[in-house]
Order: sequence, then structure tokens, then C-alpha cells
Amino acid sequence: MNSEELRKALRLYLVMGSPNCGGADPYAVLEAAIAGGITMFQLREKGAGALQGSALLELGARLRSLCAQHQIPFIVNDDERLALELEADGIHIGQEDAPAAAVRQRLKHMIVGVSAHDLGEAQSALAEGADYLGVGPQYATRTKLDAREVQGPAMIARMREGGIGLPLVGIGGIDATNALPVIRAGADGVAVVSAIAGARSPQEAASELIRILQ
Ligand SMILES: Cc1ncc(COP(=O)(O)OP(=O)(O)O)c(N)n1
Ligand SMILES: Cc1ncsc1CCOP(=O)(O)O
Ligand SMILES: [Mg+2]
Repeated sequence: MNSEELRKALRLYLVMGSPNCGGADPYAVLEAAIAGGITMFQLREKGAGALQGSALLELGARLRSLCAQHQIPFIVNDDERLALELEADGIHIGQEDAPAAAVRQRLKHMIVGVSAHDLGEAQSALAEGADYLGVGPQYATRTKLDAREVQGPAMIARMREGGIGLPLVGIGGIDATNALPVIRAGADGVAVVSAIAGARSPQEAASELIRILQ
């Protein structure tokens, strides 16, 4: 996938694991979100009740195959081994995970996404071979308990002004009411967890977001 294709794929990026689905079946939630128009998916199995071992592998394989059927890029959060086992299209790593340069070196064929919280981290991620950046939290979030301080869309504008041209997605507390300022600040898309996975209708939530982003 070239960088223009990646920019398009990042438009509405669902990040989700089973703990984010409010007791609903994650496969059904992803199916509905795809029907609603999400353009990329990240398996992020974290938090209370997160699956591990063979149960995680089994769920990951089902979600991976659903994404493949719909040509939705499938990304794995944090875990290189899981990404390889599931033949993922990519991996997303943060500042507390394995160093981006080493992951880039090991997973040459994969999309490598890196979390960046300021211009310095964005410049380092670029130098280390990141394919895209996740920038946040844009707004207050209850999903990631160890999230950094809220930055607002201004940090994205600062990165763009600082010469960061990489595909970039905002994350953290984003929903249909506040997605547009993230795009206007220079993001190619928005990454959301609860606005879709925790919605009464994930399909309607995704289609409403896509309508706003277009
Ligand atoms: C698209 C995207 N952006 C940022 C993150 C956060 O990654 P990280 O800082 O490593 O935190 P965890 O998600 O691992 O808790 C992300 N997952 N996706
Ligand atoms: C994974 C992650 N990284 C920064 S904020 C966040 C959680 C976003 O979840 P939500 O969209 O529910 O606020
Ligand atoms: Mg991480």
C-alpha cells in the first residue's frame, strides 16, 4: 500500500478489542462497523477481561479474515508475534513499546504505525521508518487509563507546521460531535474505540462518522 492509499485507509480507523464491546460479540461489532463504512481496523485486546493465548488467537483469526473479505487493512496493537501469527497488514506501537526502528527492521513487509505526542516524537518516528502516526489523546478518553494529557487538535497542526507530512490519524475521545476539528487541523483521519464499539448501533455510529468526514 502506498502512502496515498494509506491516507485514505486511515479515514475512519476502528481500534477495538473484546473489552470495548459492552458484552456484544466483537465479530458482530466489527461486521456492523464495516457495513457502516470503517476503512481500517486495529485489534487492541486490552483492559479487564482481555483475552489471551489461544482465545485471543482464535478471535484474532476470525476478525482478520473478516477484514480480508472486505479489503479492510488489519493492524495488531503492540504484539509483533501476534501480528505475524495472524498475517496482519501492520502493527501499531507506542512510545512504551518496542523501539520503532527495530520493529520496522523486523517487520519490513508490514505497515508500522507509531504513537506520537509531540513534534519531537513525530520526527523520531519518521526517522525510524514509521508509515503513519497516531496522535492523541485529542480529547478526554475513558478507554485508555494510562493515556497522556489531552492535547487537542492543535498538536496535529503543530506537527504539520513542523514539516511532518506522514499519514496521520487523531485518536482519543473522538466522536461525531468533535471529529471535524481533528481533520481540519491536518489529520488524514480519526481513530475511535468507544464511539463505534460502545455504540448502541456500531453500524449507524460508523456511517454517521463517515458522513461527517466526507
Ligand atoms: C491509531 C493509534 N494511535 C495511538 C494508539 C496508542 O498506542 P499506545 O500509545 O502504544 O497505547 P496502547 O494502545 O498500546 O495502549 C493506538 N493504539 N492506535
Ligand atoms: C488507544 C488510545 N490511545 C490514545 S487515546 C486511546 C483510546 C481511545 O479510545 P476512545 O476512542 O474510546 O476515546
Ligand atoms: Mg502500545
